Amino acid sequence: MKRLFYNLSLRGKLTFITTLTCCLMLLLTLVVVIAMQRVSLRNELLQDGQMLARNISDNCVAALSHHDPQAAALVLEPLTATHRVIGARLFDQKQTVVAQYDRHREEDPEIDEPTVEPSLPRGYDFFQNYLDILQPVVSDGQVLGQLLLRVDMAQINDVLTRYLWVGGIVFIVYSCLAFLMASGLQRLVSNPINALLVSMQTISREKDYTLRVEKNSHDELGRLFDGFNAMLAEIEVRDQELRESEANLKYLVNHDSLTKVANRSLFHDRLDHALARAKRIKSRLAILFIDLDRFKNINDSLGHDIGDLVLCVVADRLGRLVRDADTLARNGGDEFVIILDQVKKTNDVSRYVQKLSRELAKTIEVSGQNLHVSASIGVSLYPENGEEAGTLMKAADVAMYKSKNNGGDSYQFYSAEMNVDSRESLLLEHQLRDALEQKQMLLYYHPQYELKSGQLVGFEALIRWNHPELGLVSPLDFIPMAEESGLIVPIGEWVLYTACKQMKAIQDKWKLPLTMAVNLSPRQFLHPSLVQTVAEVLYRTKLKPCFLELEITESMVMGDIDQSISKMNEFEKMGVSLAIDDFGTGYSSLEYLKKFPITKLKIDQSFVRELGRDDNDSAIVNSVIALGKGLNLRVIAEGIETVEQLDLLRQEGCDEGQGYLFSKPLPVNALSALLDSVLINNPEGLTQMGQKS
Ligand SMILES: Nc1nc2c(ncn2[C@@H]2O[C@H](COP(=O)(O)O[C@H]3[C@@H](O)[C@H](n4cnc5c(=O)[nH]c(N)nc54)O[C@@H]3COP(=O)(O)O)[C@@H](O)[C@H]2O)c(=O)[nH]1
Repeated sequence: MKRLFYNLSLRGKLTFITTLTCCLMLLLTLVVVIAMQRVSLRNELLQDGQMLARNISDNCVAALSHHDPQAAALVLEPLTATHRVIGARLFDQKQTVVAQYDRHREEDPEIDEPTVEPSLPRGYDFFQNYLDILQPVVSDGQVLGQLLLRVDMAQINDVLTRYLWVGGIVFIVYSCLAFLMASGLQRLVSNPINALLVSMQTISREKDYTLRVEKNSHDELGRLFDGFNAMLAEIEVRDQELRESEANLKYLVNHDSLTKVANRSLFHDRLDHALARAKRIKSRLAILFIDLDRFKNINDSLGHDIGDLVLCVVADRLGRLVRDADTLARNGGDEFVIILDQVKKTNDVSRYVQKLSRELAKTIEVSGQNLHVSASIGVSLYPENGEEAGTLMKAADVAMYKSKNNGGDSYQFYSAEMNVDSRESLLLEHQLRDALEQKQMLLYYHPQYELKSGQLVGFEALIRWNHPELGLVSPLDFIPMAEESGLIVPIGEWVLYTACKQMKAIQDKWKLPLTMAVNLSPRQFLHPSLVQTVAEVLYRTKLKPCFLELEITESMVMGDIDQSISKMNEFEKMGVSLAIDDFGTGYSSLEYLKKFPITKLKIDQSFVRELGRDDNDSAIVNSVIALGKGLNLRVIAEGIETVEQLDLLRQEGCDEGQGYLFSKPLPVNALSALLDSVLINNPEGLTQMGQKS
């Protein structure tokens, strides 16, 4: 029952409680009214009965005084006409019945004579169907006997029964009315609540917080609606803010923050979709890989802010030429990529790329300067150049690099002739651009020894490229590339800075007068700001110039001899020493060698390798050593791998040497062990260092 009640709707509960309350109230009223009516009817009956009993008892005085039963019977006889009185009995003083009247016995003589004692404490008593009244028969103050009058209550009972029936009918009718009214009344409350509920469900289902519930009253429910609407308004605002920040976040995740075009992640997503669609509808698509030419120069010379502005202008120009169905994205740095959907003819792509180039070639005016930008563009086509996104991207990248290698400001369609090897090397070259930024470059240090004493005198810094897929890449594989692309300038600067910093750290810790030799490439040497760069590096690392040695090759300086000599003089003034690397392999002129302010000759390892085995090589080595002595230059031999080579070099008076016989080039973390052992064998290192500086 309890559970049934709790399972009822709110409206059901309210209707039930209201109806029940009304019915109980009515029932109570009916009970009280009927009970009062009963009391009143009984009192009336009692009064009438007592009056009748008094009259009759007065008439019985004579009969009892004379003990005359017949007279007594005559007195009682009129009662037979009174339909209310169903019995009467006259007792004398000895409680003996003198006369009696019993309607029921008269009607049915078989009925047993009732045994009635003339004793009623109150003088009367109500029974279920009758009322007994005991009236003393008194004469001159003397009780002669008693009269018992039995009054029928059937009439009263009938009246009460009628009352009960009427009450019952009233109760039923009233209950129905109460139910109808209560349920109608509850509708006033529950309908708005239901409306609220329906609105809430709709809002929560459709997540549409702009909806509002309609208010129909100004009572508490009205206020509830107001409150609900206010809450919705608040949620709407928050929802809006949330949507905005979600959209913002989505935008940020998918767009390049500088140029506002799609970023790499969105691009790859779009490319996957475009490829899936192209496969489905058997159409073609093109990927354009766009790389700005010499953008680094803009950054380096005009600063990154200008560089950023240029990128924004380029993105804007490209964006204006990209159809809605196509995608333009920034691939990072100065690279942009475009997906051309549903390509019909290759010629269309060519025309489109030419249009892009023309648009990019327009002068860019930034901060009062007119800049000219061009791009190298590589194009790959689906399905001709591949079916997967990765393959097509690589193909477009390779083609772009091909066009860059052709001098830039051009475009190139990918073709199978750009074979795997050149593709790999083109890609490698491409990746080299990011290697510094990605901190993939590191230095190894090759120890250099004084051959006579066997003492460590310095290191040669040798670069390595820790490629994420290829592992350690030899400088032989990327220095030429870096040289060709001009990347050697920033790479060389990094080598210079890292090596000097490392040497300063070594000196600070081990207090040894060691020298750091750093290789310079031709392009690096020719760079106009080289001297300034070296000066800045020394200033920043606090390494004294006398501990830096720059290795240059003969061929480097032979181009513009005067300029080279003037540059070398500047280094000499600065206190930085110069060594001629790979000596003997290039075009050497004694005349010029004399003019060069160099301090050391480095015998190329190709001669050292054959020392003792090839007479020519041995002769060259001996000559170089002799030449060095003649010019008052120190001579160092590289590539010493055997004791025999070492002995021969010592015999000839070669000053220094390096090679696998002593040690392979060491990563920075292996230097400590070597330097610790040097310090143990050479405790005067500190003093020597003081002397050198
Ligand atoms: N411009 C720059 N050029 C650099 C830089 N770092 C290196 N290089 C040049 O790359 C070439 C290859 O260098 P690497 O592979 O590091 O080889 C060096 C030594 O490991 C190797 N070597 C030294 N001793 C031995 C030996 O006993 N056996 C043997 N097989 N190889 C040995 O010789 C290379 C050192 O050459 P060099 O510079 O002529 O002293 C090389 O031409 C480097 O110059 C850089 O930062 N910038």
